[in-house]
This record gives sequence, structure tokens and C-alpha cells, in this order.
Amino acid sequence: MQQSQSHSHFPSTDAARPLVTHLGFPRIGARRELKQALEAFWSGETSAGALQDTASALRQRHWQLAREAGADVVPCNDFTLYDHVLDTAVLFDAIPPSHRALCEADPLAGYFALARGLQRDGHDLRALEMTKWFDTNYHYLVPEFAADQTFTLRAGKPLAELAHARALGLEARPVLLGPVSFLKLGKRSDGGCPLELLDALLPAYAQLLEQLRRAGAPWVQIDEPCLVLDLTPQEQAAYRRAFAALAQADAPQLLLATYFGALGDNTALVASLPVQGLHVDLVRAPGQLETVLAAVPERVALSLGVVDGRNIWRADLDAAVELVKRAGARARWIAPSCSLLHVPVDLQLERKLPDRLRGWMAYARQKLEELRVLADALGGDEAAREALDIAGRARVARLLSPMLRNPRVRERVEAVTPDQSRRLSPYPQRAPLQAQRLQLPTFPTTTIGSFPQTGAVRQARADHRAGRIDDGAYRAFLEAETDRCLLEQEALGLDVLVHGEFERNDMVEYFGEQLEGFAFTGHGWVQSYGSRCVKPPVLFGDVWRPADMTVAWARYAQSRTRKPVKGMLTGPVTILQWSFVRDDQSRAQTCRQIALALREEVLALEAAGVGIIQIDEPALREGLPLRRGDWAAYLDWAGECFRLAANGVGDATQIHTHMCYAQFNDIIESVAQLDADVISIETSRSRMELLDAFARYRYPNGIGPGVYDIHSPRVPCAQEMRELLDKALDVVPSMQLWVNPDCGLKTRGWPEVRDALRAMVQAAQGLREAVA
Ligand SMILES: Nc1nc2c(c(=O)[nH]1)N[C@@H](CNc1ccc(C(=O)N[C@@H](CCC(=O)N[C@@H](CCC(=O)N[C@@H](CCC(=O)O)C(=O)O)C(=O)O)C(=O)O)cc1)CN2
Ligand code: MET
Ligand SMILES: [Zn+2]
Repeated sequence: MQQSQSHSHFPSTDAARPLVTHLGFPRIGARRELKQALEAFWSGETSAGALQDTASALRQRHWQLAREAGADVVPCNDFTLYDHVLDTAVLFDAIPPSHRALCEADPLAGYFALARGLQRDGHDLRALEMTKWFDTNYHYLVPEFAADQTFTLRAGKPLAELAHARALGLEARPVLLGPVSFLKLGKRSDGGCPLELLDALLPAYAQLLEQLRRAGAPWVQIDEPCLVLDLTPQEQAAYRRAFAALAQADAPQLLLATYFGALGDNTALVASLPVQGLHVDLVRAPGQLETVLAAVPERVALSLGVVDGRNIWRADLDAAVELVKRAGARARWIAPSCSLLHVPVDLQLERKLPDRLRGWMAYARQKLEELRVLADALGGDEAAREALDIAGRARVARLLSPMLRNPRVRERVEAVTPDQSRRLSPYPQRAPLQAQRLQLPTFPTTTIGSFPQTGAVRQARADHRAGRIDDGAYRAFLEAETDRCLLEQEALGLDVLVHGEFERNDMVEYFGEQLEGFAFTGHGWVQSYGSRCVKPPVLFGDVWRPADMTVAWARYAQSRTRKPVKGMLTGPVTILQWSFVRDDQSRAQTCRQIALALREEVLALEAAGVGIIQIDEPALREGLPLRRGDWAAYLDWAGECFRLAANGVGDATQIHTHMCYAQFNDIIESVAQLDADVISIETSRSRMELLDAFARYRYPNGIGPGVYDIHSPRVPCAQEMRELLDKALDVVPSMQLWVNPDCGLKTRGWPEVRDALRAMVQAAQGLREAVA
């Protein structure tokens, strides 16, 4: 076989072959086995033993799968029953006083009470706050530290997982969240700086490292993703102190793992840390290889993240070859850019995807196979070089495919003018027109859109998909659900109703299924939090709207009640953020295409007589770049896209937006500039901390700070919600205040929803009486 031109630059014999590894594997399971096991355990159907058996079997299967796909070294302790940040808090015994007794009496029950709250058997425990893991759609639980927090090592889990892997004959590398990132991702109950607790934490870390070494770990992976953020001098000093202390311990060799971006101005800091290995993300930041090679001492072995751990496209292996060769003998390992947590498990399970598209994609397993091909090719293997050629051709085929481009879409994006993204009149002129049209009381009550997606709803959808019920029967079922939901809302006394979103599998996938330019998968599940997963659609080509998407349901719901029903759409930034997005053009460009498609839908809803249209943008904050220097450009195009979608309507049409799961303090000004008439926003888990920002900025339009945490089965009482509303009234003028939960109710059951909304309406009524 003739050697191909493009790979003639390979060394011919005995070249150094890097080892293949990865930083973490999806834990939910290709068929969401962990989800099923968790939910069965929570509902009391199965025992803790059964849950642990499933967890153990998944760990073992994933190690074997990774080995077979090509990993020479696999991580351990990357598994978790709920969340790896929560695991780290439990590992060091950083448990809030409220949960301590239960955690000691029944560790597993205590663990899930921290994750989900617990209101049973005389307990009334809150869940920890949940927020976004960097710029991903994964949520972690925020550790809560006392001002005088002490840390005690409880090393059972990492030691057991290491022993399990070693018993299987695997070379396993325990993964730990590093001490600085762990503290920085948490918060102190007194509002103080968590990094002040570093000196108290380090002895426990050192002790853990010693135990792992004694248990046979040659390497430990310390994840410090905060090293890609802007750090203060104090934070940089914390890194120096932390790693100096860990270097004193009788520890295994340390692989310091960074990901989600460039080390940038932290490069010199990282280069000065006493570690034996360093992982860098060369997908988000290929340019940093040069600076890292120059700054980091030769004795530090490098792990090069050359395959995208955040997206599902096949890698550009030719580019990867160049990077690895550039690092030469210093490239000890090659790996995905970050943990594979953010991609699905195995493309081989996909049956529905068009073959063409499938040939362009790679899930976790296929990414490890790509890395093996890359390593083998670098090691001089002929067959692997041919595989590289084939991969390269598949990639070029995608980039040149006519499926990616629609000239009409491109023309329309080019033709957008600035006035298309502005409302006709400013808010003070629109507000009275809307008030007159809608006739709402003060402190109007509403919900965020979804009502419980019960087993029956999911079953009907599954039956419809499988052809067991026809279109008519499915529609009749959904109409009945919608009717029932509207009646419930009327009975509860809510002011602005929603149709309940029963027809939607997911707020993004549903739109992906109706827009051109998207494909959807059958097994593309990615963990979002705990047992909850999402199946991000694959945005591969130019986006356009072939037909109305939500108008029929909006019209139907409004025909069934005299109360106003909100039209319900997912915004362009969120659709972008929660899809696997093409990488052959800028995200801004792709987002504008989505925005134009949604604009058509907004105008169609308005034309159908819908007076309130909500455009959810829960992922606006999540998409914010990790470095401040990149914020302005992002906020500029993201804001423009929202306004382009929303602001074509007349003055009397009320635009709502909704945001959740993140800190909005930093971007409050950009949120205000969206100029939505009303924003509902998650605040209850952080007990309204967010409102400081709204107060400082004097948010000008309507605002509904969430008064009830919908992620927990716990039902708060009216008094508790009233207290949050009173707090809100300190900073929000009463004419602007709306009353609503934190987010949609799809994950809850009807009994809790009824109780909670009844209490919410009661809280609003109490407030009306108090200020009347
Ligand atoms: N994309 C996205 N990201 C988001 C959110 C979101 O809503 N969407 N919200 C935040 C996270 N919150 C979330 C809240 C709930 C769920 C959630 O409930 N997910 C469901 C899956 C939703 C779904 O796609 N359901 C489908 C498919 C359901 C399913 O499991 N079907 C079975 C078959 C049906 C059966 O027999 O039960 C199968 O395919 O195996 C449907 O309803 O049609 C789950 O994990 O259970 C996810 C995220 C932030 N990020
Ligand atoms: N309208 C959506 C819902 O209520 C908004 C969810 S934000 C993650 O579910
Ligand atoms: Zn939400």
C-alpha cells in the first residue's frame, strides 16, 4: 500500500507512542442505567444494595469499555452517585450542621438529602444550592462551609474505587477535585471568602494523597479547572501554598488537570507548581501549547487534550498530530480536552441518525478510539495512518457538504437591520398599554411554563413514537392534559396561565426537532444533574423554520380559558448553548440564524392573538466566556440575538423571559438591556442573594424572583415564600414585582405542585392585603 502524501512526515520506525488516557467518563450509562437505579431507590422500590451494585457494575463496564477502545490508563473516582463536587464535600466532611446528624446516622440518606433536600420521617432539610459547572450544562452542588469549618478525611470512596480497579488488573489514576477549585466553587455561610479555609483543608488532602499512594496509585489526577479563570493575586498565592503543602506529603505523582480554556496569565503560576504532570486543553486553546512548552519545566510530563470533550464531531486528527509532534517527547499522554462527562457514551447505539451524519460524529467511546488511532500513528503503525486518512476525508466531507448551507438563510442574516432588534417604544410607554390589555392585579402570580411530566405523559409520547398510538390519539391525550392543567391553575387562582408544555420532550430538543439544520439522536444522553439527563440536538447546518412550531398549542390553550395564557418559546442563545453545535462557523453566526427562525415564531404567535410571549433564556449566563476579557463581545451578540427574536412585536404584546441556574450579578446590565417586559429568575436556593444586583442596578422592568425551589421535592409554606417576597420588596418597587417559582415544574409531582402553588398564591394574596 502506498503511503499517503499527507502523512509522509511521520517518523518511520519506533517513534515515541504517547499513552492514551482520559480525565473522566460519563457515569449515567449508555442506557441511563444509573438514572433508573437512582430513581428506583429514591421511590423505595429497591434497596441501597441494589443501587450500589448498579454503580459498581457501571464503573467496571466503563473501565473495560475505555480499555477496549484504547485507553492505556483510566481514571477512577470519576464516578459519582450524584455529583463529584458533593462527593468532595463529603470526602472532607464539609457538611452543613443541619444535615450532620442524618449524614452520621445514614450516610447514603444524608448524601441524597444534601443533593435533593428531604421532607419525610420528621426531617425538613434543604438541598444545597445547585449551579452551573463552568460554561457547561452540567450542574454541581455548591458546598457550604462554616466560617470555622474543619475538615476530616473520609477516604472510603476513592480508596474503594481504586481497589476495585486494581483488582481488575487496571492501572487506575484516582481523580480528585483540587483544593483551590473545591473551595472556590463553594461558599461560606457567613459570606466570607472560602479560600481562607485552605490551611485547614490541606492536611486532609495530604493525608488522602498518602493513603492513595499506599493503596498503590502511582499517579493522582488533581482537577483544577479554576486555573483557566481570571485569578486574583490572593487566589494565585493560594495555588502556590496548596501545591507546596501537597508536595510535602508522601504523595503519588500529581497530574494537575486544567480544562475549558487557556492557562493564559496563569501559565507562569502553573509552571512554578511542584507537580509531575500537567494536562492542558488544546481544543479550546490550541495556541497555548507553545507558551506551555516554553514555560513549564522539562521534568513535567504533559497530557495533551487534543480531542473535544465538549462536542460530538470527529476530531481533526491531522491538526492533533501536529500538536502532539510539536510537544515531542514531552507528550506522555494524549486525552480528550476535558472529562467525557459532557458527551454521550456510544455512537454505535444510534439507529435513527442518517448514516451521513453518523459518519461525522464521535461519542465518548469513539473519541477514545480516535486517540488510539492517533497514538498508534504517532508510534509508527501503518494501519493507523490509513485510519487517519479516512478520518481526515470524513471531516472534509462534512465541511464541504451541501447539507450545511442554505443560501436563503445566509441572505436573511445579512439583511438584518439594527431597528429589528428594538421595541417600538420604551418600557414606560409599553407598560400601560399592556396593563390595560391584561388587567392583572398587583403581584401577579404565574408559573414558568412546564407542569409535571408524569409517567403517563412520557408513556404516551413513547407510545406515539413507537406507533402504538396514532397522531389523533396522541393529540387528544395532550389536549386532555392541557385542559386539566388549565383547570388546576384556575382553581389555584393563578393570574397568568401556561399550557403546561406536555407536548415537549425537552425545551431545546422539541425546537430542534421542528427546525431545519438540526438532527436528533436516540441515545445522545448527557447528565444535567443527578438522575436528570438531556439529549442535545445536533445542530449541523443552516437553521430555518419550515412551519409554525408552537402556535397551535398556544391557540388551543387560550381557547380553553378567559385568563391570559403565555406563549412559550426557548430563546436562541439557549437553543445554541444546549445543542451540539457545528464548529465550522462562529457561534454568533449560528445563533443569528436561530434568532431569525424564532422571530418568525414570535410574530406568528402575536398574529394568533397571544398577548404574552415568554422566551426562556436559562443558558444566557452559562454561555458567558470564562475570561472577563471575552464577556463584552459575547454579551453583545447574545443580547442582539435575543432582541432580534423578541422585539419585533407591538407595544401591547408583553414579552417575558426566564433565567435560572446561575449567578446573574455580573451580567445584570446586559439582562436589563434585553428589554423584556418581565423577567422571572431563579433566586430561592440562594435566598434572594441575587436581588442585590437588581437593587444596585435598579432593574427597570417587571421582575419575578423565584420564591420556591423546584429542584427539590420539599414544599415550602406560604410564610417562607412571604418572607422571600418581603425581602424582594426591599429592592423591587411593588408595581414591578411578580410572584412565581424558580423554574418550570416538569420534574415535580402533582401533589407537591398543588401544595406549593397554593402556598404561593396565598403568599401573594397576603402581600396584596398587607400593602393595600
Ligand atoms: N436541554 C435542557 N437543558 C437544561 C434544562 C432543560 O430543561 N433542558 N433544564 C436545566 C436542567 N434541568 C433539567 C430538568 C429536567 C430534565 C429531565 O427531566 N430530563 C428527562 C429527559 C427529558 C426527555 O427528553 N424526555 C423524553 C424521553 C423520555 C424517556 O426517557 N423516554 C424513554 C421511553 C419512555 C418511557 O417508556 O418511559 C426512553 O427513551 O428510553 C420525553 O419526555 O419524551 C430525564 O432525565 O428523565 C433535564 C434537565 C438546565 N439544562
Ligand atoms: N419554560 C421552561 C419550563 O418551564 C423553562 C425552563 S428553564 C430551564 O420548563
Ligand atoms: Zn428555568
